[in-house]
Amino acid sequence: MNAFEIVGGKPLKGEIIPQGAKNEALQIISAVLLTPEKITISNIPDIKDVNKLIELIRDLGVKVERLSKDTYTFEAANIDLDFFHSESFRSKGGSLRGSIMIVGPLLARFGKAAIPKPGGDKIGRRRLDTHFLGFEKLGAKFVYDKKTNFFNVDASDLKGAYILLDEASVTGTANVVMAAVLAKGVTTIYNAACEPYLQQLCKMLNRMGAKITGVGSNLLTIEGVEKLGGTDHRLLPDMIEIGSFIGLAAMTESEITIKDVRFEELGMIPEVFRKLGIQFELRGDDIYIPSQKHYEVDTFIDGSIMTIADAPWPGFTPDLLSIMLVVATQAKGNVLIHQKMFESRLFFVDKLIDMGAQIILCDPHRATVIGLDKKVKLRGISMTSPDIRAGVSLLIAALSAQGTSTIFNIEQIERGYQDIDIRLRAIGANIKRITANDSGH
Ligand SMILES: CC(=O)N[C@H]1[C@@H](OP(=O)(O)OP(=O)(O)OC[C@H]2O[C@@H](n3ccc(=O)[nH]c3=O)[C@H](O)[C@@H]2O)O[C@H](CO)[C@@H](O)[C@@H]1O
Ligand SMILES: C=C(OP(=O)(O)O)C(=O)O
Repeated sequence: MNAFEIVGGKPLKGEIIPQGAKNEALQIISAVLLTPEKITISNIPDIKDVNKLIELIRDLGVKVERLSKDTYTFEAANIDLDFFHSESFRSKGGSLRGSIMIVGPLLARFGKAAIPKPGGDKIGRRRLDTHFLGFEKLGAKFVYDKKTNFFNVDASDLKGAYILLDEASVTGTANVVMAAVLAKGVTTIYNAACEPYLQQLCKMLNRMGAKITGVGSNLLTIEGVEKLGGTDHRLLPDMIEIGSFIGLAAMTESEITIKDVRFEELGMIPEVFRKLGIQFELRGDDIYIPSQKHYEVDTFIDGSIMTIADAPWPGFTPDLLSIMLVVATQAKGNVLIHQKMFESRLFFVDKLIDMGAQIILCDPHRATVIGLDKKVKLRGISMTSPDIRAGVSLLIAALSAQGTSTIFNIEQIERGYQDIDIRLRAIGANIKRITANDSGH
C-alpha cells in the first residue's frame, strides 16, 4: 500500500498548471460510444478513474489511440455487446462511479446496456434513480438484479418525452441527455443539472450533430437526430483542482500562480474563497495568490456567522466543501460548513481535530469551524484518506502542519489528482511516496 509522508510547515512558491477536469472527462469519454466516427479528446488527465474508463470502453471494442500524454482518439465502430456478460466487465465497471455513463450512449445506439452497481467514494447514499427513471420516460425497461448487482436496460425504440428529473443529478443528466440525442422526437429535460461538465458535454454533442438547446440552464430541449459524427474536444481545466490549490496556498502561506484557469467557467468558486478572506488576483487567465499570514472570514450583512453550503450548479460545488473546511481551520473567525448533498462527507474532521483543529461536528451534514488564525499550528499525524476530496484536504492540512504526517490510502487521492506529489514537490513541498504496511488511523 502506498502512502505519502509529508513534512509540513514550509511555504511553497511557484506556478502550477491544473489538469483537465476529471468529471468532464468521464462524461466526454462515455459520449464517444454514440458514434462510429473518430473523436479526438485533449487535456485528458492521467488519473486512475479516467484510465479505468478508457480501459473499459477499449474492452467494449472502442479503438483507442494515444496521440500524446493527454490526447487520445476514440473510434467506436465495432462494439462487442457480449462483453457485458464477462467477469472483467463486472469488476472494471463496478470500480468507478463514472462508468454508469456508458449506459445512456449504449442504449441510444444499440438499444440495450448493462452495468454493475458502480463504485466511487463512500460519502453517503448515492442513488441512481434519476438515471433509470429518465431512461424509463424515454421508453426503456430496466431491471436491477440484486443477486449479481447488475442494472440491465433495454429499449429497441427510444422516444422523446417530457422528463422532470427526480433531482438535478450531474451524471444522471448526462446519461439521459446521451440517451435522448438519438431518440425519436423531442425530449425536454427539466430540473437538469448544468455544471460546466454538462455544458461541455452538450456543446460537444452539438458539434457531433445533436440538437440541444438550453445549454447552461436547467431546461434542456433535445431534438433527436438519426446519427452523430466525429469531432474534436478539449477538456476544461479541473475546477476542483483549481479550488484545491487556492486552499493549499492560503493554508501554507504560499505564493502560487495557478495557470490558465478559464476563470469565466469557475462560477462562484473564487467568491467563496474570498468569503474566507483569501486574497488573489486575476492576471490574464491565471490566478495569482500572494503569501498571506492571515485571512479573516466575512460575516453575512446582518452580522451573523458565515455559512458555506453546497448546491447544484450554479451553486457551490460539494466537491470543494472539504477543502473549505480545512482552510477555515486557520482563518480568523468562525464558519458553519453545511454539506447538504452528501451524508457522510464530513466524518474526516476527526483527523483534523487530532491535528489540533477546533471543529464541532454538529451532525452528519454540518460542522462549525472555529478558526485558529494561525495562533496554533496544526500538528502532523498519521491518517487514512476516506475519500478523494477529504484526502486532498488532509494533504493540505499536512503541508501546513508542524512535523511529519503520513497519509495512507492515497489511491483515493490519486483517482482524481494527477502526479500530485511530483507537482507539489516542484513548488517546494516536502512530500514523498512511501510503501507502508500500516493503515494509519
Ligand atoms: C463522476 C462525477 O461527475 N461525480 C460528481 C457527480 O456525482 P453524481 O452525479 O453521482 O452526483 P449527483 O449529482 O447524482 O448527486 C450528488 C448528491 O447530491 C444529492 N443531490 C443532488 C441533486 C440535488 O438537487 N439535491 C441533492 O441533494 C444526491 O442525492 C447525491 O447524494 O456530481 C456530484 C455532485 O456535484 C459530485 O460530488 C461528484 O464529484
Ligand atoms: C465524489 C467525487 O467523485 P465520484 O463521483 O467519482 O465518486 C469527486 O470527484 O469529488
